[in-house]
Amino acid sequence: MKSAIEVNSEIGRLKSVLMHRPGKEIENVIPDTMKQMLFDDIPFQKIADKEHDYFTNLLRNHGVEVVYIEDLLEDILQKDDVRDDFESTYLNEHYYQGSSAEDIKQYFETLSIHDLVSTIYAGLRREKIHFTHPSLHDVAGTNAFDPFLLDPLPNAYFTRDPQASMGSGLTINHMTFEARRPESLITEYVMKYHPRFAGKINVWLDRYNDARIEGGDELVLNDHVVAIGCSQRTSTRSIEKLAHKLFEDPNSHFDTIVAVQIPHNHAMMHLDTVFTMVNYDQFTVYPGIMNGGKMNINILHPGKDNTINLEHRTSLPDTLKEVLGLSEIDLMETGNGDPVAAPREQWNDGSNNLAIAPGEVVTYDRNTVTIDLMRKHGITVHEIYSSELSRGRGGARCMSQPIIREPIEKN
Ligand SMILES: NC(=[NH2+])NCCC[C@H](N)C(=O)O
Repeated sequence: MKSAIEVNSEIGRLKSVLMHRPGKEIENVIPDTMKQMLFDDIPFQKIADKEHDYFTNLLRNHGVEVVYIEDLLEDILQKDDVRDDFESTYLNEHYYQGSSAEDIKQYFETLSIHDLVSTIYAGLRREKIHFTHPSLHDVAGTNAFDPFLLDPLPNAYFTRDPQASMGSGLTINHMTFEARRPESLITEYVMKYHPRFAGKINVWLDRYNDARIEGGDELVLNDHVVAIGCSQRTSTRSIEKLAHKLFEDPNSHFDTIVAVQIPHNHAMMHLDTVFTMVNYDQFTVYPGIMNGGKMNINILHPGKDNTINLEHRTSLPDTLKEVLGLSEIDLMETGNGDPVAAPREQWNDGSNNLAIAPGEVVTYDRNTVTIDLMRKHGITVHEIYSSELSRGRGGARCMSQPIIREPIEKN
């Protein structure tokens, strides 16, 4: 069986990518809910969409198929039984049951599938529904002032995180924060019901496993090595679970996981905010994580009788050389390592590059120091606009979920 997902590196020429065009949800963030929504500001949707369209057009002009996940969701909801099941699960996960769920479903019936999907992303305002027998949960909300019965999904344009393609399959992720949990429910339904994927992929982890993991932490370095951040969003237990699955499932060819401990904070919530692979032997890295060569890195390998062997390392460059079989590597520091430019450009995702081919990346235009450095190191850099998109704390890699990349040459 040819898999509908083939991603065996971070850098192989990108052929197909899953994305989400920002909708009303990004303007449904308000100061009271911003923190809980994992935003630091409120983007202006009109400009954010222009910036996003510029990004997707650039990808298309480089031969990449851009697939919008919201379109796939619309496709599968055409079937009444899938629509009914999705709505019930969605509502149940938001604690609406019995007559309350029925009341909301009745409202959904009045919407076209397109508007239903927009509402799922944008959120459902309280005044739209008159509950016949409201429960306390239905009327009280989660904040003192809570205008939404179903919260918006402003982070949905960071399509990298709710799932992660890896080899011929993906992990469908148990997200850390409530604000992002519904996003991976959408992935689950799309993967289960869309003819493009149904029965044509391996699911390495599903979102019902009890350990947290997010795609920004999952980097496929080559067809047998994966790097995973131990971060605010990805727990050590989930890395071990994934290791068992990848090492024991005959459909997986991965035999090495590099678990990289990074600081647990909002600016660096995922490994890809501080580290990305941009060529066979070139990487961008935020110097703040290197800890003077005293990092906490563990290499996981399959042991005897389905056990896992751990080997501790402290140097990122040495570990990369070891697992990739390279004699030299080029680590380019965000903001060229300058004590002001580095943290500023890291904050605006200067380390978060999307490679569209080996040595060719897409990145935010505002990170001028990192861009100059990459160009000096021979990288082809395509700049995209970033005034509004960057306010959500994610860059070109975060906004894109590769589903097909061409294989890379073997070392
Ligand atoms: N892969 C990434 N770095 N994604 C960035 C996600 C940003 C988003 N606001 C969050 O906190 O979840």
